[in-house]
Amino acid sequence: MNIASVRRPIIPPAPPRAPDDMSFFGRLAVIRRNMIATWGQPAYEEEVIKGRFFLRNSFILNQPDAIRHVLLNNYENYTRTPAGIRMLRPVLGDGLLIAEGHSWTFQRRTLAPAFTPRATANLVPHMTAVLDETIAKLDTQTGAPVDLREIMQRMTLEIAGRTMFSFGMDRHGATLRNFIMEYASRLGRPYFLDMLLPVSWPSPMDFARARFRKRWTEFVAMLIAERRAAGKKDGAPPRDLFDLMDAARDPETGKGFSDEQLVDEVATMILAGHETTATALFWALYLLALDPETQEEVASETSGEHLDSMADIDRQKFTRAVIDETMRLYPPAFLVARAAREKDNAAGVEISKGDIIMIAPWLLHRHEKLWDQPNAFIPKRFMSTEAPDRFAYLPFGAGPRVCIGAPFAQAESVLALARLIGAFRVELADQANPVIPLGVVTTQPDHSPMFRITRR
Ligand code: HEM
Repeated sequence: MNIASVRRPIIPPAPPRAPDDMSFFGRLAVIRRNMIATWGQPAYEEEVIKGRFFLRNSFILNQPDAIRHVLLNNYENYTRTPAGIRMLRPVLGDGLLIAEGHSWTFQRRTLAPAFTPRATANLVPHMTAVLDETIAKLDTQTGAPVDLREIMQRMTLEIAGRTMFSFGMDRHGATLRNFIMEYASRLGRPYFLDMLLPVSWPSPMDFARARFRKRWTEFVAMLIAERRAAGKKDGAPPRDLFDLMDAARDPETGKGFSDEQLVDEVATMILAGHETTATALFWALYLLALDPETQEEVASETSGEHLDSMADIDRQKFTRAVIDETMRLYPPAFLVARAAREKDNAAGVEISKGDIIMIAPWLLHRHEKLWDQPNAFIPKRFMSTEAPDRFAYLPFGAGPRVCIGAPFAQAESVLALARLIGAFRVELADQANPVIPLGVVTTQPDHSPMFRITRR
């Protein structure tokens, strides 16, 4: 794709490429800190990279046809990886993200109506209410250094809480974030035996994960009980995601979710949704602070707009392009991994049973054969009539297991960015210390930089 640009685009920071001679143990040490730093230059140039890791073959696929085969044409042959299941099951249980086979089909078709763009449009008032409050709070912090990453995390959690339960997270938000931090800092990271043992053999860390799971599910069940109680008291509660999920019935069998399943679905939606969206918004604000001209273009697009409905959000074409380009350069889900059930041929790539397939949006989105100026921040590339190949741009995955929350996340992030940049000019308080992305569960910044905001 060729992009005509009048000025030189910025090249935002990225980890250095791994040296060709990185040893097995060197890689193992780096994986826990930053998976992105284990990928060397060939991973940004080659279509397929075959390797061996923990007694299994692994493939990095950068070839859109092969990716289409794995994620779409023969998706049933590919499951979540044993390490992925081990790490996610304690927090997500058997919810939609982890489920496989009939259980997944039942959950996906039962939940689908609650996540359509139309259903999402009904949730926009919850989002705008949280944004009004966030902007009012930020108004008291203009001029002083602010940690916009933390503010984005709190804001997206608040939006997740209100859209899910119609109540604020003022009482439970801190506990919820403590659960997440506790899990992400230790139990959610891969250890040597996690990668080596089959899922049916507990690793030493699995015992601590099981204890965590008990406390976590009790907490989510308590949130659900509070929501049910509030629903009964009010008589007519406002429509929220919980309402939709509780009433959801499988269109084929008429079956709904059991109480235990509902706990897993609620946990999945809150966790899968809020940290990823906060990450996308953080990187968008960081990029706009590095690129004031682009920031002004976002501000001028939003000027005079009310921005409180889906139709208003849909009109923000440039802001949407900034979000799309942010998720190209810093895809919150930097890796989508699968294990092959049976042998297969993916557009010429011979795959054996048990092989690990890595489709890394981080690599794919910066691949030198797929993108013009792959490392530069050029939002307008997403406004060109020449759309990128569907299987070369995968911030939300693709195929039947594509992110169910994508319309929600897109609406929320475009709305939030437009409202925040419409209200404030955003700069970095410390220009000297570049923020380096770390691939650990999501594409996190290595530190939270301080920003300075001024009212427009
Ligand atoms: C910017 C924000 C988001 C990003 C980048 C993102 C990314 C992704 C990706 C890449 C996948 C596919 C994973 C795979 O194929 O292995 C996925 C799946 C999923 N996402 Fe998101 N997501 C975001 C927001 C959300 C939100 C807001 C929700 C819920 C409200 C959500 C819920 C889910 C669920 C339940 C799945 C599993 C779907 C299935 O397996 O059928 N995500 N997401």
